[in-house]
Amino acid sequence: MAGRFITFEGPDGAGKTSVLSALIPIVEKHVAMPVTLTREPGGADISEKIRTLILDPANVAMDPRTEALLYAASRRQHLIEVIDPALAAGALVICDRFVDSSVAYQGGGRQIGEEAVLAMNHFATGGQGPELTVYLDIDSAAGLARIQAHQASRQYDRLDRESLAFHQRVRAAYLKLAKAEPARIKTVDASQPLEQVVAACAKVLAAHLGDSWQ
Ligand SMILES: Nc1ncnc2c1ncn2[C@@H]1O[C@H](COP(=O)(O)OP(=O)(O)OP(=O)(O)O)[C@@H](O)[C@H]1O
Ligand SMILES: Cc1cn([C@H]2C[C@H](O)[C@@H](COP(=O)(O)O)O2)c(=O)[nH]c1=O
Repeated sequence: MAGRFITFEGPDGAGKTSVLSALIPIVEKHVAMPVTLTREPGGADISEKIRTLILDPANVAMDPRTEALLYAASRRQHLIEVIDPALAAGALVICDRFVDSSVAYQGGGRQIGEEAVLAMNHFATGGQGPELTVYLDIDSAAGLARIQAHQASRQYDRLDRESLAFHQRVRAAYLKLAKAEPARIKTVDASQPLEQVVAACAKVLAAHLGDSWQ
């Protein structure tokens, strides 16, 4: 049985974690198939260990290409161990970040180049990717202000600590991707109150899933 593969993307502070925790129960009410929520980097034991290594604020010496390779390695393991088996079992897989994050953060933010990052990730995924991506868009300064305001109650990782200019390049790369692939990437304004963002995301999923959303 073939499953469905949908991803959520956005700059830091866009609210993916908050949105997905409110959205998943709604999705579960409307779709008949099992729903698997997972995330990158992480989602599988080895991938979570790579996540810890990448995001550790002590690892300031990490080279941009080392970082890109580690994200891709984490992704490969996650795909083989979690995403592919769930899709084969007929699940709706909702993944918090996938290749678009590498294109935006390592390609744009770290300035490795979007094409180079895509090629490297093609090796990791064999070209496999989501049928739909919900991109939560927020102004970089507003996203950073959100995460800085809640530093005490959440992990404040090595990527969160990057400069405003870095986060602006990340957002610019996301907007470029969304413009290049309008059929796959649907943009939602993440600066709205949380309930409105969740409702807008549910509407995007319902429109995409058609008869599978009852
Ligand atoms: N629509 C919203 N309006 C105001 N604050 C929000 C909204 N969505 C999320 N927040 C707040 O912003 C902060 C970051 O949210 P959240 O952790 O969900 O973002 P994120 O983009 O998933 O970040 P990360 O992926 O790093 O966890 C949290 O403190 C959350 O309460
Ligand atoms: C998958 C992926 C993620 N990142 C960055 C984006 C965030 O700053 C962190 C962790 O993600 P979370 O949403 O805060 O859990 O990692 C990246 O730079 N490249 C990637 O491929």
